[in-house]
Amino acid sequence: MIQAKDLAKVYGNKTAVDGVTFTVQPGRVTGFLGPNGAGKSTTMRMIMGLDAPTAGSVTVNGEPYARHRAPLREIGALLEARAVHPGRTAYTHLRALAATHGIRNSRVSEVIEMTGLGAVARKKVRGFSLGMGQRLGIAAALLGDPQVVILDEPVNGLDPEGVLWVRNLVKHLASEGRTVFLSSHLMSEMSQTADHLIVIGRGKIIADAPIQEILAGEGRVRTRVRTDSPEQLASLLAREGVSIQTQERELLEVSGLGPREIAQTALANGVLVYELTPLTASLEEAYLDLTKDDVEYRSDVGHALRAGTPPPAPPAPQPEAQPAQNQEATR
Ligand SMILES: Nc1ncnc2c1ncn2[C@@H]1O[C@H](COP(=O)(O)OP(=O)(O)OP(=O)(O)O)[C@@H](O)[C@H]1O
Repeated sequence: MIQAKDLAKVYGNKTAVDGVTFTVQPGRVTGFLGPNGAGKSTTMRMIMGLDAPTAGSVTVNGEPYARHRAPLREIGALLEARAVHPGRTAYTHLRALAATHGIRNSRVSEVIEMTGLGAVARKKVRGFSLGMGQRLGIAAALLGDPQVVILDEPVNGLDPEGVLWVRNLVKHLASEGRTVFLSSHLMSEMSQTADHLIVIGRGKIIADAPIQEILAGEGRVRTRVRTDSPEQLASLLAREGVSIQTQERELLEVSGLGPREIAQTALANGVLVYELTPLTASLEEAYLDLTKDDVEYRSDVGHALRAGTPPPAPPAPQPEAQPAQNQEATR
């Protein structure tokens, strides 16, 4: 378990983490989301004792990282995949790490096999692709068979097979009762992997809830309605917090009201309704909505996507390049 209490980090006049309190529970995958510069890496570094908090505290299994006598056995982390001596092989790197904790050689071979590095284990790390470096970082994180695993952007640079492997691996680790805390900017991936989400923006916690609760959050409830009296029903439903779009003749999309409330209004006013379908927001939609006021580095395209208008040409690079697919997949 990871417990942060009023945890803060200030660099000069920049507050990177602004007094956050949260618990990462064992037995589930907890996703850590937030815009660029929100404070995710700083929080993870403080968990790992790599940065000292300016205020507050954070513990791993009840103790600050530095107090653990064999920290690799308590918590394994992938923070900066490239933090490996380039002249070492994957095997010698893992061997050296293992030696610091008296971890047996056979465990090194085990994690090499688990992470699919068998064919390149004796090659120098300087020749590794980004994906191979990620796999080596994950192997190092698992070396001590720790109860707590932290992975910062673990699927970065991995091919689809690697992404699937990470997804299955972290779910498996959680199913064994371990605490799994991972960050990613890939919403579609996070929505398939995490059970619980902690969302941070400008150093503060914006949301800390099960993923289903975040998807169904207030104002994100949407319902598709088919009726032979769309104008009449739209005017009956109109109120603050409700927005109604006419998609085609006799078809409305209502945001802010669920099927039951719409059915009650229709029934009370004798309006015929012949379809009521709850629509689930994609994690990307929910995330953009949650963080809309907390994006530090905003591009015009991101703003346009949030506003529901087409992006201007030429488009700037986006961290997540598949919004249309995500929406398809979750409706
Ligand atoms: N060593 C440092 N010195 C000064 N400022 C820092 C330092 N490390 C981080 N920051 C600042 O603190 C804020 C939080 O950074 P952090 O890297 O934790 O964000 P992040 O959520 O991990 O972002 P990203 O998604 O881009 O990786 C940023 O504004 C960053 O510029």
